[in-house]
Amino acid sequence: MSKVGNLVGLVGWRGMVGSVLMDRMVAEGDFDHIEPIFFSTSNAGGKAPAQAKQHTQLQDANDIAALAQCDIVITCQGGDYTKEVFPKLRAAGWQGHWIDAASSLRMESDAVIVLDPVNDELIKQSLANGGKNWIGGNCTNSILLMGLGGLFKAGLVEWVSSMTYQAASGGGANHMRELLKGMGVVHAAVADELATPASAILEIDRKVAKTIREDVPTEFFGAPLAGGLIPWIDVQLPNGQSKEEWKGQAEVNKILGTEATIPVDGLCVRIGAMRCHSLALTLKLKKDLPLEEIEAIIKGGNPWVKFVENDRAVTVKELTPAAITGGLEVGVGRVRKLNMGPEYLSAFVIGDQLLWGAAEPLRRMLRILLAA
Ligand SMILES: NC(=O)C1=CN([C@@H]2O[C@H](COP(=O)(O)OP(=O)(O)OC[C@H]3O[C@@H](n4cnc5c(N)ncnc54)[C@H](OP(=O)(O)O)[C@@H]3O)[C@@H](O)[C@H]2O)C=CC1
Ligand SMILES: N[C@@H](CC(=O)OP(=O)(O)O)C(=O)O
Repeated sequence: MSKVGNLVGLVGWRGMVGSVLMDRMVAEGDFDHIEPIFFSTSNAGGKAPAQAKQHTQLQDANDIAALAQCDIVITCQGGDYTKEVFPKLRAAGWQGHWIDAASSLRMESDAVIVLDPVNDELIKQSLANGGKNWIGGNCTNSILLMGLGGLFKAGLVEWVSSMTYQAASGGGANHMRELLKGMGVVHAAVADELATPASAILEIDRKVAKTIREDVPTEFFGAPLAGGLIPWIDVQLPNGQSKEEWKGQAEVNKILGTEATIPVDGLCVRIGAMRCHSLALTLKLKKDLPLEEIEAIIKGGNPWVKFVENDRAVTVKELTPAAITGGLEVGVGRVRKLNMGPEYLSAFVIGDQLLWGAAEPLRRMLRILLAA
């Protein structure tokens, strides 16, 4: 019998990340193991979703006493909510488990960044030591480690240069909508010319460039994304990194529980993909190993690694957002030795950032707690 009770409060369940979480929980039968209480910041008293059993009304997500009855709270409501509610809940003496998608608590010393296919041991150790705060990692870092965790766990990585291609969904639902609206605006500007095969491509290009500069909506991204890219994600730090870039080294090392910091750095770029984040990586390995051995270590990292051989035809079919989106497989390909020397390796890693990047580690942490 589980030592952790099964009364589980769900906050943020109807948002974008929360909806993906709910779908995955239904698919994996998680609701068969819990008594859910659904919370809302906007509709307390309303009807809870169909998965509710005894607690069929939505409870107020800002009601500390209501939250405090839960053995476990899972929140996808966002960082502002966490900052507001979590300290009050703990101050009220709540001893339950807090599972959170937001970044606010990630670097706290009493929090574990959860990605159990990679850091199961760290999670179990912390649980045995009374840990109660379990935070999902940044999507880019979780995808990197789901793809190349094998190499990290084998202690082979000296450093990583990580150049990212991050999807619109990382910004939220409004950002995805803005990308699609922008695509529509660009197409509409030259729809007539496109319908006429004889029309001059440079004239089409001139119109497209003007449309991107002047008419593509920029309310949420702050710059046109459709037909382009934005080489900055999140706020600027004094050292010239973006906060997204800073998270690379900080979170990867915390997830792995490294004693000596593995340097991780690079540039984070927003591109016009919907929900797949990709990373083009240069790794310096600690030793020169045969490529076949490296590939075997990557493949053995976890059951979700989809290793794609470094072949053009397979790569363009299998290692793309079109192939990966909506699934739990994390694609790893373009693995080859670089001209810089035999310890230098390239790799391209791609994953659905709403699944392993957000929702999946949370529901798996729930199951770990229920099984504890
Ligand atoms: N987007 C991402 O890629 C990632 C996000 N995260 C974290 O998850 C948090 C939530 O992100 P995300 O799911 O994108 O946020 P959303 O904006 O989609 O949802 C957050 C909350 O907004 C409220 N809301 C208001 N209007 C609507 C509406 N029309 N439809 C649905 N919900 C609505 C809901 O709260 P209520 O029901 O109480 O009204 C909901 O729980 C982020 O702040 C971040 O901390 C973590 C990893 C990745
Ligand atoms: N910042 C990420 C998404 C995200 O929510 O990250 P975090 O969980 O670290 O706040 C992106 O824009 O792609």
